Amino acid sequence: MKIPAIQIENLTKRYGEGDTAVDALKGVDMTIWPGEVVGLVGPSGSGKSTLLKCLGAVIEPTSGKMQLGGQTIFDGAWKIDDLRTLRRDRIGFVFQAPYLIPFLDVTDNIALLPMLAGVSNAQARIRARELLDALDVGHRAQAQVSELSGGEQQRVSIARALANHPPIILADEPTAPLDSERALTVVRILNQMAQQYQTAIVVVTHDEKIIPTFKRIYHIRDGRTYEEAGEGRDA
Ligand SMILES: Nc1ncnc2c1ncn2[C@@H]1O[C@H](COP(=O)(O)OP(=O)(O)OP(=O)(O)O)[C@@H](O)[C@H]1O
Repeated sequence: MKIPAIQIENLTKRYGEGDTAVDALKGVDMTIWPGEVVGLVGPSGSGKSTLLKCLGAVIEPTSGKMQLGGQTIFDGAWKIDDLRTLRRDRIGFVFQAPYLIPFLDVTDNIALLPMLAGVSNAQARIRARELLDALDVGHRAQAQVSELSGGEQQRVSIARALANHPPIILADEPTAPLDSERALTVVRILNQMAQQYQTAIVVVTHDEKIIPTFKRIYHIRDGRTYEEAGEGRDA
């Protein structure tokens, strides 16, 4: 039986208490399968960042259930003691800005995470080089971050997100600073990586250029999600 990479049931998140409480998530359901790239789209203040932060175990939901790869990680309370290790080994993050470390070269920016997870330095660098090749930036492996273009930096940040082969990648507006062509390239890469590594990727976006590329879209409005089949056009 196939196991969803992400399964969320009736998830809620309330910030604050009493009169000033904000119900940012009001009962979200979501199922995402390995190898899928799913869009999460909604207006400002609809709850996108809150949902992504709950999924990434960055903030604690108020109620509901979350499973990653069949393992319950939240069910009214965290079911896992070590959330840092969970984030490091099982969830990759891609942000709007690449946030690469300027004093490490491109290879070490990627190798750092597997090293922290206990992989030997040599193996971690081999893995980094493989990912850079897969993302078509192998020729920049020894470059300094400041020497890369914006599109190249974003590819390196995707390689970093994949470095521990996480089953899940959470991408928050990953194409916002890029022009159309580079934005579509990033989406094509995310789709290839999802297929190749059977990673489930959630992409929060406002970007009209990339929304038509998703096969499945969750719309979020006022803390509730609605699923829609996307157009799934080739990027
Ligand atoms: N730390 C917080 N404390 C209190 N309220 C918060 C907090 N973070 C978010 N909110 C509120 O929760 C609701 C959802 O916010 P969230 O940031 O998840 O929306 P969003 O869809 O990501 O918005 P944007 O596209 O503008 O980033 C909003 O009403 C917001 O004001």
